[in-house]
Amino acid sequence: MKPLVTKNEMKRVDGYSIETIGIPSAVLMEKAAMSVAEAVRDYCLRKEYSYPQQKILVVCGTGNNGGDGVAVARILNEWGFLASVLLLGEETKATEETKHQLSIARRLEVEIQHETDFNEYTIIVDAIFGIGLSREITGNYREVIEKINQTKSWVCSVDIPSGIHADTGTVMGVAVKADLTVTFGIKKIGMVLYPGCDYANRVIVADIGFPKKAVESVCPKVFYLEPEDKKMLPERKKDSNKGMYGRVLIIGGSKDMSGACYLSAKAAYRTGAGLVKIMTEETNRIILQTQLPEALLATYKIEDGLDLKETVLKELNWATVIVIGPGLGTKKHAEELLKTVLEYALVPVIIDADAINLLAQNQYLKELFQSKNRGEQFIFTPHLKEMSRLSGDSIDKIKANLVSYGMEYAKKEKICLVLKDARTIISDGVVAYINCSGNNGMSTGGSGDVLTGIIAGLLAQKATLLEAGAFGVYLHGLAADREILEGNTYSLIASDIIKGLKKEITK
Ligand SMILES: NC(=O)C1=CN([C@@H]2O[C@H](COP(=O)(O)OP(=O)(O)OC[C@H]3O[C@@H](n4cnc5c(N)ncnc54)[C@H](OP(=O)(O)O)[C@@H]3O)[C@@H](O)[C@H]2O)[C@@H](O)CC1
Ligand SMILES: [K+]
Repeated sequence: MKPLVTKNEMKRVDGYSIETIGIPSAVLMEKAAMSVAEAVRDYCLRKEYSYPQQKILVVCGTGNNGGDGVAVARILNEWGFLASVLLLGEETKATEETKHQLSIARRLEVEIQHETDFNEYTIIVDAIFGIGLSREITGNYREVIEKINQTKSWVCSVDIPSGIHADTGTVMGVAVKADLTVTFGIKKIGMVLYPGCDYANRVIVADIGFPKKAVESVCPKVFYLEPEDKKMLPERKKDSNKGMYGRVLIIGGSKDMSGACYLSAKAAYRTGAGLVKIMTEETNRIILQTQLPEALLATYKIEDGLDLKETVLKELNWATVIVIGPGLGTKKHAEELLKTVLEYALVPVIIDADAINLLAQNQYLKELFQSKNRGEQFIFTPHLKEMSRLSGDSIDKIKANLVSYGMEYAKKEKICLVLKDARTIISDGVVAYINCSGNNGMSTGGSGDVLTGIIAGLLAQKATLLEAGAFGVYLHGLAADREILEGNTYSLIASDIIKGLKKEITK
């Protein structure tokens, strides 16, 4: 698990390292520049370029990002490359560190230009703006970034692609499209969210010597998971029985909609749940028994009227985890089922799909939920449209600041929120995870039902709500990545993701 920071948090890490610990700013800058120069050299070595023939342009602003860039040009020259600086903005307004770098570079006769023909360079290093970007980019800066993007050069961004908002990943008017981004110390939130992560492309996190204490001093609240976090998988004892791995009840599936609860149930089993029972309409019995004989069934007939309460209560008492929503529909009986769950469930509950829509539509269900929820019991799994229905906010507003929106909503409603998007946000209102696994093949029917089943399977094995949400989403993405053949994301279907689980669930 690794932290992600906002630009203010990163500035505080910088400040703490320099002022409290006493590491000179110039030392950090030198190490930062060295890590970028090494990345450029590695690229040249991979391409088998001979040094003097390659012209490298380092485009620098007047902030410290530009200072890093000037040092990169100087180091590359020392290594035998032909690297020159294109300096943008007024030198008199440059930071002290950048002025210092410019004077060193001049003494070593590094070429410093104020305009150039961008097509002359095989490699461009982008050191225009880093975390100090504070507004939309206009004028000459904008023209230069557009020209960089029009070249065929290989582009390496210093710290973050110039123009990407470090907190939200949005493009501030225009942004550099990098082939590689070398970022310092910690990834910034904006470079893992879309569109920022597309602009950053491949990312190297360079250790430039920020002490652990400096990072801890800002108490990061946003994280991402990595393959080593597979250790979050719940323990499975050698001496075990199915009773130890929980009982998942999935309430879902209406007439002609048995697929959703089938996928959830199968995914819960494949994640390790002990027993899975599907509560659904009688018309789904044959198909579910044929497709997934491992699942237990509790069926009802709609014509039984709305008097399902006793049946539901019996099943609620049996379950250690409840899922409500996959393929449920939003008819009157579905409303009754959700009402009973909200009123009587005492174990973790995942509110998914149509159950979210029902909550969004019915003020009395919302109020019932709020009156019953004491925290630590509910996971909501909306995609952006469902989130918008639920909260009444526009998708644009939600997307504008996905992480803080998700955190605030989770905090306000005292839930664990799994806000599904290309970068899913998982939050309990205190911390948030941004999921970085998965691929665009997952935008396919049933993918969300599989995720719900995985999260339920983890809850059944006693993961906390936040662990089940964050790790479940991560595992879901890894499983989907496993099933992509030679980059073909078109053909991925939801049941492939379940297949991928079998391969990814390894310690
Ligand atoms: N010692 C350290 O701290 C270390 C820092 N490091 C490096 O420093 C970077 C942060 O440096 P930074 O804080 O100086 O900000 P930076 O990103 O260079 O830009 C600020 C300049 O841009 C300007 N500006 C902003 N927006 C603009 C716009 N839209 N259009 C036009 N101008 C705009 C802004 O002008 P102003 O807003 O003041 O008018 C100001 O002049 C960080 O990313 C890392 O690379 C590393 O070396 C490690 C050690
Ligand atoms: K940059």
